[in-house]
This record gives sequence, structure tokens and C-alpha cells, in this order.
Amino acid sequence: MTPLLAARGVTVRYGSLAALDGVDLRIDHGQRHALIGPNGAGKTTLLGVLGGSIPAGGGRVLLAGRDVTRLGPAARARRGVGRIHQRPAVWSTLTAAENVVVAALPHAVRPGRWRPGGKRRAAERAAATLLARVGLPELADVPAGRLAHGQRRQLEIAVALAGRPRLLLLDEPAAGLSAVEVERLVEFLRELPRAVAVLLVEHRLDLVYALCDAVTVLRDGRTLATGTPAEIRASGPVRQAYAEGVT
Ligand SMILES: Nc1ncnc2c1ncn2[C@@H]1O[C@H](COP(=O)(O)OP(=O)(O)OP(=O)(O)O)[C@@H](O)[C@H]1O
Repeated sequence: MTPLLAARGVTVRYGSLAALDGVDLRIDHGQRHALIGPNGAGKTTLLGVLGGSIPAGGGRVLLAGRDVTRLGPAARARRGVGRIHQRPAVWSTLTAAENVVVAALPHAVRPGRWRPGGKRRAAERAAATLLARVGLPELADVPAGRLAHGQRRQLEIAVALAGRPRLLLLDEPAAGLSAVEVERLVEFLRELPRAVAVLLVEHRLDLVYALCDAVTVLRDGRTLATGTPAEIRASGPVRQAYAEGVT
């Protein structure tokens, strides 16, 4: 079956440094896939290439078999790639609900069923549902800039889901969250419908093993191993790479 996403021989150079050096990655429909590796391995760079914010110097990115290598972030988002950043990226002057409405609007009405005002009302209903799902129902009218870090993270997830992604790219979503917030996040991600595949960059291996069914290990811009969590856990080279560099 055609994978949801395939990266083939992806290369990114910063001057003489190869941040990515011929990386291959395959994510199947609905898969929960983790990307792990020591600091500086190239994880965030690869997420940038897959989301379209960092151009690949070489190689290809295919989404459901179609070449999207040259497309930027907005075009990838329209094709179903949602992204959560290391630092939550939301519009700070808009309320939480407005942030989600803006993302939900293009999807809020079925073709041929548009009527004045109907689209916005549908988007507002979708936003209210999403904010409740991520645990922020009572903060809908608060400007995003006034939310605490963990709440902005929840909001960014609601915004990403409002775009109806088939693939969610998550860059260290648990960073800076309290233990309770991490627990809530894990539960939320576990309950995501399988229509959404997830690529998770995460240093915390307990979260990786709790959430993911496939793991790819990067080191020095190259793929060191790909396998099930059990295979990765048992892999000598992976343990060695982690002992040498992960924090
Ligand atoms: N804009 C940039 N200019 C120059 N070098 C960069 C740039 N972005 C990343 N790098 C370098 O590319 C390499 C890969 O960085 P990247 O952030 O992708 O790694 P990472 O695996 O996500 O690391 P971490 O776990 O610390 O977030 C590192 O050596 C980093 O210093």
C-alpha cells in the first residue's frame, strides 16, 4: 500500500554541516511514529522538511504518493499536514476560539451548501468542540497571548486538528508541561482517531513507548534504525547512541 508519507534520500546542509544526510522515512496511514535521537541528530530539521518550512537540498518527500518536495507549509497544510512546534505558534492577539475558527473556516462547509453566515457558525461550532476536546472549553474567549504555556500547547493542537490533518507533526509536545498536563496530553493523543497519523519528536522514551507503534532513530543526520518499540529497545547501536548523546 502507498504510505501516507515517504521521505527518500533527504539532505539538508548548513554550510559544511550535513544536518540531514540521505534520510529515508516511511509513515503509514494512521501510524504513531516516533523520531528519536541525540541532540543535534536532525530531528527538528527533518520535521521542517516534512512540513515544508525547510527546503530539502536533495531527495524527495511524497504525500500519499504525490511529490510535495517543492511545496511550502501552507500548501502542505492544505494537503493534510499539521504541525505542532517546540514553542507553541498561535496568534496571541486572537482569542483561543478565534485561533481555531480561522483554521476551521476552510473546512466548515460542504461544497454546494454555503449560505451567508453559515460557514462561520459551522466553524465556531467546530472550534467549541475542539477546544472542549483539548481541555480548554472555559478559555475560549481569552486572548491566546494570555494563556499559560501548557494551555497554548493545547490550543496549538486544537488549531492543527481544525485543519483536518491526515498527518500531525509534533515537536516535543511535552516540553515545559507539568506532570498532570503531560498525562492529559498522552491520553488525548492516544484517543486521536486513526484517520490522523502522528510523527512525534520526543526525548522522553516513556512517552514514545506509551504512544508509538514505530520508531526511527536519527544520529548525525542519518537513519540509525527503524522498527517497533521492542526492536528499538533491544538494539545495541541505539542504546549506544543514546548513552553517548541524549539529554
Ligand atoms: N538554521 C541553522 N543553521 C545552522 N545549523 C543549524 C540550523 N538549524 C540546525 N542546525 C544544526 O543542524 C543540526 C541538526 O539540528 P536539529 O535541530 O535538527 O537537531 P535535533 O535532533 O532536533 O536536536 P535537539 O534534540 O537538540 O532539538 C545541529 O548540528 C544543529 O546545530
